[in-house]
Amino acid sequence: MSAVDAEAALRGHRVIPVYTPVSEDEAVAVARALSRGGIGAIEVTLRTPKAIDAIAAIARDVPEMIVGAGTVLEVAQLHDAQRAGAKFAVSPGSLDDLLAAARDSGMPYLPGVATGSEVMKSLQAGFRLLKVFPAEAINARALIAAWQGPFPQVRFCPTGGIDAERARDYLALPNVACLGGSWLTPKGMLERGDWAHIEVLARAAARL
Ligand SMILES: O=C[C@H](O)COP(=O)(O)O
Ligand SMILES: CC(=O)C(=O)O
Repeated sequence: MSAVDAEAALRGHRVIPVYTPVSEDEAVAVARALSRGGIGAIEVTLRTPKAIDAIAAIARDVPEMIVGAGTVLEVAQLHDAQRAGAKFAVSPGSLDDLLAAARDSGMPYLPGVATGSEVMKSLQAGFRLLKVFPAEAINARALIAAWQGPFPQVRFCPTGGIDAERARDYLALPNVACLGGSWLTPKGMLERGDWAHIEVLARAAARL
């Protein structure tokens, strides 16, 4: 079985907010605010006990939002996220068993890469859209530009340390399909329930 084309699943969604949820209610409010601002896909990281419930709540209550699971470290998490309604999944690295499970699950999946060997491994497993993490820490703009030579068939989705300003430079690279970042869901705004401001950030990001 070949891997599902994650680029097709996320086509048109150039900026994907990376969000770590504390509750289902917050997750739904965030997804609605982002959607009002013109953002159509969100990565919910599996870093809190509420994350799977938050994915299910967004899938149920904000059906216009393509919800995905991030920080998928184990096969069981991939399956839990899929059962909860996640439409794509993302990992910060590449593991053989996750590559195989993602292929078998039929879920669009972005393995994480930071080296040429990881790109080769993911490519060999059938994956063409790859997360590059942690982008700013590894000078990913230069790395992704250089990877165009040996890996012209691969598209990248950098994440890690990217803000609105840096996003422009990444999106200008022809082999960057999308990018991720938490700058659209700042902690202070989440704590204050400042959905209006999150909508403003989303509107600016949707224009990038
Ligand atoms: O761990 C990183 C998050 O996935 C997103 O990165 P960021 O907070 O640097 O945008
Ligand atoms: C870095 C990222 O996107 C993840 O935790 O999956």
